[in-house]
Amino acid sequence: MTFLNVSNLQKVFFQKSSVITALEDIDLTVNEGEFISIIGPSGCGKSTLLSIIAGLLPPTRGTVQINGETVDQPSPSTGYMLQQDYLYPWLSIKENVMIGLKTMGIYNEKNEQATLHLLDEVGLFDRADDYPAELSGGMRQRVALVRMLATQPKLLLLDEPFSALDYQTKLKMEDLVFEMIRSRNKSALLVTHDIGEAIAMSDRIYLLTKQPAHIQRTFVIDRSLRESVPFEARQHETFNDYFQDIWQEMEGVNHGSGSQ
Ligand SMILES: Nc1ncnc2c1ncn2[C@@H]1O[C@H](COP(=O)(O)OP(=O)(O)OP(=O)(O)O)[C@@H](O)[C@H]1O
Repeated sequence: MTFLNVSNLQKVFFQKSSVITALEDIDLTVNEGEFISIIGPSGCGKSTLLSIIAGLLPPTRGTVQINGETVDQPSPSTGYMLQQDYLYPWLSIKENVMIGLKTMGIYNEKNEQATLHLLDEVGLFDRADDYPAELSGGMRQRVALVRMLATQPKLLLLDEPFSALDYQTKLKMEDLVFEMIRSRNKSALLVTHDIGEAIAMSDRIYLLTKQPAHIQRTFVIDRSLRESVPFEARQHETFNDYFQDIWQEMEGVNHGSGSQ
């Protein structure tokens, strides 16, 4: 069942001396429980697309619907995770992960316990009273993950959440995020520059063109890669074929396999 439906989306930024058409004719869907990635050249409009889907930015034309409802403002059914963790430095880890519940007026004993359980799942329960500055970058992103999941959003928007991490931490975070999302049957939309990450984590990948961005090609990743965590998917026999196919498409050579 289609959970997110983006239709005929266009975004134009009108500036004093110029007009930038960032997105043009974007149509995409995310089904319930699907993990979708968006890749494309730097500056093509990936973050802009996510901001529109999050209801943070209005489209110039077209619609975004979540569960059939048009998105025109931030919705509790959408969670956001970014490259920077944006934790409040003056709040403890426990206070940081509870902030969404408090803002939404759903902070109660049950939700607090569920959130502490999430903190335990990511291995940070014993750091609940620490402050962000006392944690490593990877730990802080795990806190950001818990904060996002605490309010139980159905759609997770992930804007390069691993790109500031060292390579080993990034691979571990990919597995953790993937498992936590899959076990809860959430839908997710990941923006990444990392082709390998997109293949290892996704059911489908949308490749955007350079500006004005439209969808150049959609790659469907075989279900057999989804049966394992991203780290193992990277060692799957078809992984390199997907990588070559996407790479060549990005370089402008269309080999025509593995796409819709
Ligand atoms: N608020 C804004 N006002 C004017 N132009 C903007 C605004 N936000 C984004 N843009 C422009 O829209 C285009 C797309 O930007 P966006 O950040 O969405 O790209 P991106 O694909 O996420 O980039 P990157 O891969 O480098 O993170 C760029 O040309 C950018 O300068």
